[in-house]
Amino acid sequence: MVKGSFRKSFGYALAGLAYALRTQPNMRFHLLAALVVVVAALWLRIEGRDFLLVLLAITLVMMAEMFNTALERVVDLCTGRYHPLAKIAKDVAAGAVLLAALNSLIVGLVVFYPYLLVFIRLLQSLGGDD
Ligand SMILES: Nc1ncnc2c1ncn2[C@@H]1O[C@H](COP(=O)(O)OP(=O)(O)OP(=O)(O)O)[C@@H](O)[C@H]1O
Repeated sequence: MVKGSFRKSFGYALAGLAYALRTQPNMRFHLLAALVVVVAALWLRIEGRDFLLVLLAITLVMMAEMFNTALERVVDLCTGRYHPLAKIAKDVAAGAVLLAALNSLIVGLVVFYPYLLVFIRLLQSLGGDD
């Protein structure tokens, strides 16, 4: 009984994730970017704590995007018309996504900065060989 309801809840959660990925281009972009970053992090063998920070930043962005989508749907359910409160609710939710995205950008720059520096120096040394 408990097992069955857990399975159902898990199914609903997966359906929500699938809906967000199917209908939100931003969510697909976040997923693609996350895959690229995780592969780069594994390839560069970044430190465990840095890897956790990267995973946390990715999760925050995706969660914010999903809450934003959920809120948009609820607002649309409540009012099909223009309403200043609907605008505030949607704009605030969009602002949360922006904050999470900025955080992930900062985390990415801090964690990958040493590798970016090596890469830039490598490009410079290749460019200066003429
Ligand atoms: N009912 C409404 N009343 C007032 N302003 C709204 C309303 N619906 C949307 N807006 C304004 O339009 C912006 C975009 O809303 P919209 O729901 O189209 O979001 P979206 O990011 O394009 O999402 P999606 O494409 O997933 O529906 C909101 O941030 C808000 O400023």
